[in-house]
Amino acid sequence: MSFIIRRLSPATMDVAQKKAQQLIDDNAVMVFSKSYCQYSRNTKSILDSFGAQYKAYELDQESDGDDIQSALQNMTGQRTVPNIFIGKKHIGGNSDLENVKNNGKDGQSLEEMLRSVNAIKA
Ligand SMILES: N[C@@H](CCC(=O)N[C@@H](CS)C(=O)NCC(=O)O)C(=O)O
Repeated sequence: MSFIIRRLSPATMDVAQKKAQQLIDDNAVMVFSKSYCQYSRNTKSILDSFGAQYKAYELDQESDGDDIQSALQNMTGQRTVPNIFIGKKHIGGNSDLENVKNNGKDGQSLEEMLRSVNAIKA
């Protein structure tokens, strides 16, 4: 297993985790994505269907994308994309977002969650 885990130096991991956390803190809805990934595309379509504003960071198109992916794995235990945060809370991947869309979470619908963080205006 270890051969597929890309090991970062502690300093690089620190920089990557700070950057990932900043993106999570600065954006009501944060999607770490890969542009070619069908699951990521589906997540963005769901958010678009609610008219929600979100920030997508396309890991395959950013020079630090691999580092950020490793940082996210460290922070959330999830390596796959999409890796979704709403209101700084980790939602999970596309299947988790689908689940929130279909069943809600903690008594809130997805639309209510998106409104509560001002990702849907008016
Ligand atoms: N069950 C996951 C599947 C996500 C998934 O398999 N994503 C692929 C890309 S399409 C992935 O992250 N592969 C590993 C990688 O790109 O490093 C979800 O619903 O989000």
